[in-house]
Amino acid sequence: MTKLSVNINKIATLRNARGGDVPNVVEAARKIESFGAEGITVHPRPDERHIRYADVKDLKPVLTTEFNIEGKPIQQFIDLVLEAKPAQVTLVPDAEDAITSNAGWDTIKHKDYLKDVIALFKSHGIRTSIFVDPVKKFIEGAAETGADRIELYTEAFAVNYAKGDKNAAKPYAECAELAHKLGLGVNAGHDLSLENLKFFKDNVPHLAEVSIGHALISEALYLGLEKTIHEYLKLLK
Ligand SMILES: CC(=O)[C@@H](O)[C@H](O)COP(=O)(O)O
Ligand SMILES: NCC(=O)COP(=O)(O)O
Repeated sequence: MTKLSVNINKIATLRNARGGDVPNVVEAARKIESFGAEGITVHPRPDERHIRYADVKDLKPVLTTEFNIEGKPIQQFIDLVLEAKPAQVTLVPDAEDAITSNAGWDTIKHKDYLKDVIALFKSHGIRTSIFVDPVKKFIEGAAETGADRIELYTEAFAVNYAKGDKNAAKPYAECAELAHKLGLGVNAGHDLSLENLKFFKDNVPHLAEVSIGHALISEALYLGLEKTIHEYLKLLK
């Protein structure tokens, strides 16, 4: 069984567009949980362009499923995670000015840094995961940091699968096998969708969790528009 953790960054993006509190991210997270999702993921960025640090603090006491906080371990992020004490922290090497995550860690170059941060989070009972590209030496490097899990960065898979590449999941399958052998749990995320998820799941072993946001929230609009429009039309009769 692979767990679904829903990334609610995009709900905050919509909320922020009007400066008010609609949609309310806490209410949305509660509904997502009540519909069966097994986790809530947030990825606060220093500019707080979507989910804000304050949202993370509001979410923590009300969530009943696994809370996963993703981000670059700058001091402000470390303090937030230690205060919120989520089930899992996923370390992502966010580049400055990037629209979204665009690479995994070089776990060899940053091994000592990652080791220290991971030891700190683990000493507070927080499960740790490292965002990595499907490259074997980076999986081996991740194991040496003491991390509990890796999160495979799936953008390349999504792009190649959309082009019809039947081998799009192959490097992921090999890295998942290696991670499992090295005692690491395997998560995955980025640009997974209703279109590509089944193929990924069927071809990549040991998949403990996927975190999905952008496509899932977009698909929820398509799937929910009909009912919503009917509700409005009823009011206008
Ligand atoms: C690590 C990862 O792939 C996701 O957390 C993704 O980066 C979401 O972040 P944005 O919502 O800022 O695109
Ligand atoms: N860790 C990946 C994530 O949380 C969601 O990424 P995306 O589905 O918004 O691309």
